[in-house]
Amino acid sequence: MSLRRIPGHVWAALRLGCSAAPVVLGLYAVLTVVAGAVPVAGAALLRAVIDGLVAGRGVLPAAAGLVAAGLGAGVLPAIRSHLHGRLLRAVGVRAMDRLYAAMNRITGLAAMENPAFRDRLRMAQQSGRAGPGQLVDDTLGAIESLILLGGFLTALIALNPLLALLAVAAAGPALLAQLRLNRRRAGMLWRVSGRARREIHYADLLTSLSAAKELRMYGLGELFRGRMRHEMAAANREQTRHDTREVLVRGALAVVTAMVAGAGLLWAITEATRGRLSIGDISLLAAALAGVQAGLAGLVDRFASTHENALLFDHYRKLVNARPDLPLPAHPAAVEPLRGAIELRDVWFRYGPDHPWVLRGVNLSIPRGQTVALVGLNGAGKSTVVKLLCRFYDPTKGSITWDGRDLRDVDVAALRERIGAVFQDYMTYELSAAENIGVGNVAALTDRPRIETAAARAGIHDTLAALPNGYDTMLTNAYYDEADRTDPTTGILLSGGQWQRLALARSFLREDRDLLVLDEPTAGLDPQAEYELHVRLRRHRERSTSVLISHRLNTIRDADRIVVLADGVVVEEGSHEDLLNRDGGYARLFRLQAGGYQPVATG
Ligand SMILES: Nc1ncnc2c1ncn2[C@@H]1O[C@H](COP(=O)(O)OP(=O)(O)OP(=O)(O)O)[C@@H](O)[C@H]1O
Repeated sequence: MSLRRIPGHVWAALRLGCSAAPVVLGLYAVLTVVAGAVPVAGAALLRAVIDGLVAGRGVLPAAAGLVAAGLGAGVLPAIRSHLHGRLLRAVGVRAMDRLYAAMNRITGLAAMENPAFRDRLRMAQQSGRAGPGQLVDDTLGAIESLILLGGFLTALIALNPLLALLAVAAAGPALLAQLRLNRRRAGMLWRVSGRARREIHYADLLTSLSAAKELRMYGLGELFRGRMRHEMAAANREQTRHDTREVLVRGALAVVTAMVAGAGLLWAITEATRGRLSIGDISLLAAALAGVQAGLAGLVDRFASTHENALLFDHYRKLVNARPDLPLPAHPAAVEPLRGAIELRDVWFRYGPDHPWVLRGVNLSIPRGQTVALVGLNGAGKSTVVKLLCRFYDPTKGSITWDGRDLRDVDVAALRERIGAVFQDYMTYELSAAENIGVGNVAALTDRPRIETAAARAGIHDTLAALPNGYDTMLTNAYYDEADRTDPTTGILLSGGQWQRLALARSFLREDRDLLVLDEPTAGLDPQAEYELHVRLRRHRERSTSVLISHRLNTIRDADRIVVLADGVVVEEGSHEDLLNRDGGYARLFRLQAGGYQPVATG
């Protein structure tokens, strides 16, 4: 990031501070200015008191001022620290809210799957919480240092201009060195971000409930612990290298500063012995020298901190200001209820320029009111077709249309409003049973009768009603209120099949939608439940348009059209009977599966 971007970042952080906590920011700014002026006033008053005492003049007003300055110096830090905390927290909340609002604008999946994006996101999460508040603090801190510096520099110039010049000149190399260190530090943080991501992944695996079974079964704990340690150690080595360089540079700079201060003091003592400086002057000179150096060091530190925070804030702002990942039409068309068909025309797709083609010219029509079943071996691209239908990605070539309108031209949220879906990797939310179903249609989140009807249709109502708190039971054992800590009924885990029924119930809240997508909706169910559910789904499908994916071919045999995908193209298409008569790949797969249910021949 170039230095020229820093003012923009600082300005953005200040605007964030103004919108998050204007009063606190205002108070903090005023106290910061006062805090910069107090030491200067204190030093000037001290000289007045000392010189007044030596000359036998009255020193009461100056002494009273000195006491007031001391009081200010004592009380101000505590008040400022309180305001600082409040500012940081308020800005953090606002900044994170904006970050997640920006995440919600990312409507596709490609960005989320991109490791560089995920690294940036993690750094934005880290820097977004405290970074903007820190930038505001740095800016105000720099103003404080400027006031301090301005006051003491004026005094120092009056006493010894050469010394003032020397003190200021010594700050130049410090600033340059600090800038270099910051750049290196930001580079180092970016370099280790991949390691940090992997470390967190291994740490998650070692502690997550979902991974616990396999980890124990396959004895993977030590393997992942070793890998986590390796990533941490490698990141630490980078960090230590950087810290060592920082210590050396800062040490060298401290020596230069001390030499300037020593020279100043020597000069002052010499001048005093010759009677050319008063005792008050010496006290002011010592304070001014220390003040100028502290002011300059403060400025360098604040600038360094601003630079560092701006470098991290850069990730945050890039994400917050990122354009939506899926191109948005200037005037998105409304998505009308489906009247004709959804069509895939010569759709080519790959997950990235370096990835192999998954679809290589797929042509497919999904007419209104029909059920189209997608069949194919693992990796044939069935789920990919479904993801394209929901516009999680755009086709690399070709088009998908909804009643003739390209999906790229419609409002993506409106499109998804018209689709109900159960995905292969459905979610298990750490929410109550009712909410786990209700999230299928946010408008029905609190509509208990609808939720219970959907649950009954998915065959899970009795199970949920019998839970300790019925539909209000939390479906996790890791999520509880402090008050529930001792309540053994808090948090329940469901079985895999029960979760799948819940996911189905979730989709049933969207039954009125135009397109129902079911990607392996019954893979985890027992045979009886699977049979019952398919009968229900069949009844439902008679009224709607559906795309169904299932490896259990008996569950899709009554689909209006079965489409077989292989090598990224449609290789067979027709009704179950058509395809059996054709005696191709589908017929072979079907017979293979059906054979598994035949009695084994004996003798
Ligand atoms: N997010 C992704 N990024 C990169 N490649 C992917 C991604 N998702 C799927 N693929 C690849 O695309 C190909 C098709 O995957 P897809 O999930 O569509 O297959 P499928 O037919 O649904 O398989 P299955 O029957 O195993 O569910 C696979 O080779 C897979 O590796």
